[in-house]
Amino acid sequence: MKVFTTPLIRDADAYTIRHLPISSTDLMEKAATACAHWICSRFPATVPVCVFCGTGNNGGDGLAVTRLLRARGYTAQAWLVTSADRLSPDCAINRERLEQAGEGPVMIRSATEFPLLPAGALVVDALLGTGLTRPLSGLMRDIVLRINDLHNPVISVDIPSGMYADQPPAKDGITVRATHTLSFMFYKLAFLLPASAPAAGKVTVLPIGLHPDYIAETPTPYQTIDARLIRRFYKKRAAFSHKGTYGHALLAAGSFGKMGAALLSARACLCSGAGLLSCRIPRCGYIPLQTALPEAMCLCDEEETHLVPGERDDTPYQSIGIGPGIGQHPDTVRALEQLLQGAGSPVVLDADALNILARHPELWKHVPAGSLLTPHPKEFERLFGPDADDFARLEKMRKACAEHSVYIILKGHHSCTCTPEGNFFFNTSGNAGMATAGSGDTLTGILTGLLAQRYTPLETALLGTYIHGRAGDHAAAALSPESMLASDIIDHLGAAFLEIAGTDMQH
Ligand SMILES: NC(=O)C1=CN([C@@H]2O[C@H](COP(=O)(O)OP(=O)(O)OC[C@H]3O[C@@H](n4cnc5c(N)ncnc54)[C@H](OP(=O)(O)O)[C@@H]3O)[C@@H](O)[C@H]2O)[C@@H](O)CC1
Ligand SMILES: [K+]
Repeated sequence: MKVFTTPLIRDADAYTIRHLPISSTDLMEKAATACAHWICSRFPATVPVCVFCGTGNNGGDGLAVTRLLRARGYTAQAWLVTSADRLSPDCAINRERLEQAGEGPVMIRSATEFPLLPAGALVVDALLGTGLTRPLSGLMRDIVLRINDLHNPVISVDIPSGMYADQPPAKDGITVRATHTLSFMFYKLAFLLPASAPAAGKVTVLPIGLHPDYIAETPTPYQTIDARLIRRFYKKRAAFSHKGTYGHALLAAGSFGKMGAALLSARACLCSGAGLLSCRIPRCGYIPLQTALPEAMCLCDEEETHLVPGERDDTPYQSIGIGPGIGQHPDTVRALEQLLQGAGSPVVLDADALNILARHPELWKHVPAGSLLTPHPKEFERLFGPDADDFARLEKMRKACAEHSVYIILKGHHSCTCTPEGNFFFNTSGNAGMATAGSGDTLTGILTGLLAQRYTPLETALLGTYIHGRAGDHAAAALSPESMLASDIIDHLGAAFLEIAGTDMQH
């Protein structure tokens, strides 16, 4: 799903009004109807609804939602927060409609007029939307602080009031902390970035009928990854195929005390469909790996505890994953260099392979074009330095991917893949239970397994992050986010693949 910046959302709105055609008031009615419908489907009419409105179109949405909920039998009350009486035209129309339907909004002109809410009320935040031009101050700030002091569920319309959609939060800036945000038509960038996303709570994208031609034809560097995108390139296994069809993967992983990382990535690689897997490991890992994963082949290094440069290996691997648990021994640095020099095609680099790269930037010249790097934020910082904010980090990712012709998957709640062309894909599957030891090793294995099956590096990044997240979601549903382990993510990869393949695959 495309993610547009606020100026483009405004363009989409204007294009829709012109070409559908539809009046701006009717478009607001559609947006408000979608919100009211969502509320009705989750909260019974016995729940009182308190709607806090501003004077722009976000406030207009709130006034319309109040009227629509009342028409469906809810006790809904609107408050209009303003120190002046200047309303946007559609906000004014909706104030009038609410008055005509019975009772208009109650004015709040000072923080002392903040009402005592009925017990168990649902709060709707329609103070400010994408028209935010400056950090909150004065009355608006006071009201938002009052809302944040409540213990009631808070639904933000379009975006939490005070949150910038396309720029970092202001220093000392405050926003409504929503339990749920109903975002019109698209995710906003802020919902996908760690500094702002938590305040949006759970985000639901509500279609409001913006013109499909505009959406299809307008380019944007930002997209979310969802099942529809994945199904465009997911390849079902052919009936007359053999293990060679699905590629031979090589994983260089593990060191004394960290053989678990090698084992997790190796199992994840095979469970993602690679035809054959060879594991390049230090000698100490031979028995555990062969015992726990008999399906994998082992290439043991001369050294007992860590990877060292070895004999030339001319096997034509379809993919090479390097990094989980390898440590940073000077011999291992040379082993990494040798592996990179010998790799004729894109590789997957993770964990200590990235840390070595950060300390030995001279190795960059050996990283094959199209390779996939999977840093978490700390590893990213070691590689490219610290950033002032999430947006500065996106820009740094864009530059690094272009300079080195690689794909970077920055791991996080919404793992973000950046391409050499400067496009960003945010993953939307997964959950907080995946913040657990070995989860990253699992992703490396999945990516190496997909690359072996001749998915392109971009397809590998998109399918890999998505399926990793979905497997994590299945694991969390079965075991709870607290109890699930990285090996449970691997155990649920099957359910995730079946989901993508669709029902006809399950027979
Ligand atoms: N996408 C779509 O297609 C659709 C979008 N719709 C809705 O429209 C919303 C965008 O509406 P909008 O442009 O009127 O902006 P909105 O945020 O309501 O208010 C702007 C007002 O706030 C003021 N203001 C700004 N900063 C401030 C501050 N810090 N503290 C105090 N005031 C501040 C600013 O005043 P000024 O800067 O001039 O002083 C201006 O008066 C969007 O989020 C969605 O809900 C739907 O209705 C239909 C379809
Ligand atoms: K809002």
